[in-house]
Amino acid sequence: MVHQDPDSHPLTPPQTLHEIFPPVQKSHILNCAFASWHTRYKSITPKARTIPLTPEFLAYLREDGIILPDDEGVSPPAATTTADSDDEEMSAPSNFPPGEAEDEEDDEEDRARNPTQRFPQLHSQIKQTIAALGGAVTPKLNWSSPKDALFMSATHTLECRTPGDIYLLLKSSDFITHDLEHPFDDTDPSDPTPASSIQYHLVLRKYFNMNPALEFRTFVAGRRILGISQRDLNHYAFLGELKSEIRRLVVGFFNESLAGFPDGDFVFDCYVEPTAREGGGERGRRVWLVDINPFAPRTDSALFSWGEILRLRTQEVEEADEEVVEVRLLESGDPEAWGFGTATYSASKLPRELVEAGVQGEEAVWEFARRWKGIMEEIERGEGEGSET
Ligand SMILES: Nc1ncnc2c1ncn2[C@@H]1O[C@H](COP(=O)(O)OP(=O)(O)OP(=O)(O)O)[C@@H](O)[C@H]1O
Repeated sequence: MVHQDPDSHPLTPPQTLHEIFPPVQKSHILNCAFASWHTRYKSITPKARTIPLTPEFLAYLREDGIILPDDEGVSPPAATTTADSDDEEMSAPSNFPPGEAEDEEDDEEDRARNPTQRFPQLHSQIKQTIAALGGAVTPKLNWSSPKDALFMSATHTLECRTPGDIYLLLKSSDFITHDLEHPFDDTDPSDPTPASSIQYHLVLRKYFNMNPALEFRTFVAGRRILGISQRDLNHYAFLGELKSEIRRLVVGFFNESLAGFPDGDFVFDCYVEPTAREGGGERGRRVWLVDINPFAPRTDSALFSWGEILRLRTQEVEEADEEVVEVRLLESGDPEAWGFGTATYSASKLPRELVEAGVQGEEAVWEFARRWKGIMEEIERGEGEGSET
């Protein structure tokens, strides 16, 4: 390393991830909203419905406090859509049925007691959609699921069986608040698209037991896969043997189904079925699209760091060669001993380096987390790895 005289060569200030990231266009954020891509990729996505949200429901989500529906007190109006229109986006319900209450004071009280008085048709539509999807769903808004609110759920999962289950999770989640209040954070400021132009949807996905070991996050840039990462932060011994099969399946899935996504750079999550079955095609095991995320700093970089991904992005490759695509797995360790990896709340996971360093205990984890930002910045500047001896 060449040491410069600080007087004659002022030090370059450390660059943050946001400074080294290519500008994110608002159109990219919009393309990654579930309802934007779901129409195109319905056949490769587990069964889901998107319900356009009304201003009244969005106001309810934004309000402080959690008042849940008293279903006994709600008489849902007749359905406005066919509940089994599997692939159809549902039409937005109107705010109130004709003949709404005349006494404004009573009305106010009713609304305070039972928020669904403000969106009875939407409430009813949500109920019907849960039933149409088999009685158990997992919710999300345009980009995020309320994974940070699992502590509010009786089952500690994202499984919801009633509209009240859904409202409780959505209203308790900072990730949902982020979708509502900061959708265009870190995007190109010169792009004038206003956040107010966003149509919000409630996404209800038919709930099924996913094996978290088989969820993978894939980073794509310039329509080329840069890397594939295990998404859940637990060590699964059996994955090691499956590494090349995972690579083959995910690369094949991308080439066949996703290479035409409107943006060249994006991040997708997929689920590899545990066993081969009929309908899995030539590849045997079926691969499902779970989510498409922005190629942006706020997207979790899983077992990679964004610094690494950005470096891979600029590397020249002769031609797309699936053998060079790294599948990164958590190779060692005992999840029981770490005590923080969970199957359904991957946002609670910590950097791979921390896991491999065996940091345990809440205080030690937080201490490490406080120092993590600095470590990341070093790695991104290329100093962290280079300084290792
Ligand atoms: N249909 C489903 N049934 C059961 N669980 C599901 C289903 N779809 C997704 N999940 C679980 O919910 C998790 C979160 O889903 P999703 O990736 O859509 O949320 P997200 O908030 O966008 O996550 P991230 O912020 O990490 O991108 C998935 O990792 C998966 O474990």
